[in-house]
Formats: sequence, C-alpha cells, structure tokens
Amino acid sequence: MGPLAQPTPTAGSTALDRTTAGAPSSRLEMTGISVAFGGVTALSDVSLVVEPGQVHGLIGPNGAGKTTLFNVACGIVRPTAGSMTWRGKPLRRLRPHQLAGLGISRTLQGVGLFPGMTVLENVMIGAHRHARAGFASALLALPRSDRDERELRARATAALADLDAEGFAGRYPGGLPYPVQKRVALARALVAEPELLLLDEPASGLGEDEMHELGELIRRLSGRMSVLLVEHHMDLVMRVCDRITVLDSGKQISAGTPAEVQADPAVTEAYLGDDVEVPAAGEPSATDGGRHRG
Ligand SMILES: Nc1ncnc2c1ncn2[C@@H]1O[C@H](COP(=O)(O)OP(=O)(O)OP(=O)(O)O)[C@@H](O)[C@H]1O
Repeated sequence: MGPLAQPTPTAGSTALDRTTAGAPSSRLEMTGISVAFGGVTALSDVSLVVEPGQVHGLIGPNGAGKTTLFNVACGIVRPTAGSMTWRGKPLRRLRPHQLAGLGISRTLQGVGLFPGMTVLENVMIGAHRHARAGFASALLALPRSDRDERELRARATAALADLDAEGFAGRYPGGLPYPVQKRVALARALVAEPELLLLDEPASGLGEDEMHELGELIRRLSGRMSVLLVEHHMDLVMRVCDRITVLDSGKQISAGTPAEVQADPAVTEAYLGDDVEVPAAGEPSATDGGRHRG
C-alpha cells in the first residue's frame, strides 16, 4: 500500500506512561475504531481485544483495512473515532516513538533495517528500552556507560541466537537473503522483551519451511507476550492464532476462534473471488499464501 497518512499533529503527549501502568495484564482493547482517509472510509466501527498472552489474528481480503487498524495500534494513523486501552488504561494520542516505553514492539511490512549498520547494531537499537544511557547516545558518540553497551550487545546477541541468526551479527543487512533479514527485524522487535508484539505480514516472502518455523516461534512467544498478527497466509493464521478478527471493506464481518471463523459463511463469501482459500477447520489449504485479487 501507499504511504500512510498523516496523523494530526499533537501538542504534548498523553499516551499512557508505562511507569504508571500498574496493571499486570497485557491486554490491548480497540473499541469502535473508524478511520477515513479524505473521502475513503478505511475502517468503520471496528473493535477487537488482544487478550494477555494470546495471539490475535487480523485477516481479510485486500483493502479490508487490516494495515490501517494495525497502524492505529502503532500510533501511525490517528483514528477519526474510537478509543484504545492498553493494560487497562486509556491510550490517547499514541505516537510510534512511545511504543517501546509502553512495552510494545512492532515489525512492519518489509523489513526496515538500517543498511549502514550491522545486523547486531540493528538489533541493539531495538533494545534501547533496557538501556540507561541508551544506544542513541552511542550513535551520537555521547558519553555513555560501557556496561550499558555491553548489556545491549549481550541482549542483542541472545535475541539473534534465539532466531538462529547470530552467525550474521557482523554482516550488513543488504547482502543477506530476505528471510534472514526478516528474522533480524523480528529479533530487533523481540530484544526489548515486549508485552505486546505487533506483526504486520511477518510471513511475506518466506518459503514453506521458514513459515513453519515462524509459526512455531509465534506459538512459543504467546504466553510470554500478547501478539497482534496481520497475515495473508491462512494456514499460518489458523495454526497460531487463539482468536481471529475478520475485516472486509473496513467492517468487522466475523470474529472468534479459528474454527468459528472458518465455519462462518460470511468469511467464505468475503474471500470469494480472491485466490486465498479459507481452509475448512483442521485442513491445510492448498492455496495457502495466495493473496491478491487484483
Ligand atoms: N494513506 C492512505 N490514503 C488513502 N487511502 C488509504 C490509505 N491507506 C489505506 N487506504 C485505503 O484504505 C482501505 C484499507 O486499506 P488497508 O491497506 O488498511 O487494507 P489491507 O486490508 O491492509 O489491504 P492489503 O491486504 O492489500 O494490505 C483501502 O481502500 C485503501 O485504499
């Protein structure tokens, strides 16, 4: 999709301060979210709850509004109506730079790694929530704590090792295969040990085996954190999600467990004409991974 619009400029920040959050429960609640881009209604009164420790899938045909809702959760798009709470507290005027402080990490479509930095440095940037002096100061060559730097390095190395990518630590992202770059982007999101992980199409560009590994990883992560997953690959979504919300033309048309959603005729209807087949419950889809209807 094209460039994202334009959150309204805000004076001051009122997004929830993590230090005052208190509530232990990593629950994201989005209620009555509507978004209009000029004359185009991208979302109309959509609600969903990502329960603590659960994987919540967001699916729908092309143009359904998935990325728009994801971007609302990231603070990239400001909703025209609706509200959000995170850990039981209102989340207002959220901006993307506040996510880390709230215990939220995201990966976006594509990989978004910095080409001029090594893999390890890219991942270290994601760990800044844990640094006192901060990696930003390292970037700016400001005085910093060597201990912080060592800790960052260790955390980033461990995150890469978790994703079997530690062997690429000293490499630059541009020369690496796309699936490896995706793993590095995921390591960067995980190194901060988020309580909520927002994943926008993490399986795009992956082969069958890599997708299977990604599924295992997401299942391993659930329980440790809540996950909101936007994804076109139906088999993956049906395998890893605890609950699923289905959008079509900006509206919620179904929600429930994978089995409930698969059995919902409204979902099959929404995908008619698409080259994605919604597999019957328990069955793998022969066309898993198809997506565009043009
Ligand atoms: N920045 C924008 N400006 C104008 N219209 C937009 C913008 N972003 C999205 N839209 C429109 O909003 C609607 C929802 O788009 P969105 O990208 O959220 O859908 P999606 O479900 O993520 O689609 P896809 O699966 O193709 O990525 C579409 O009609 C799209 O054209």
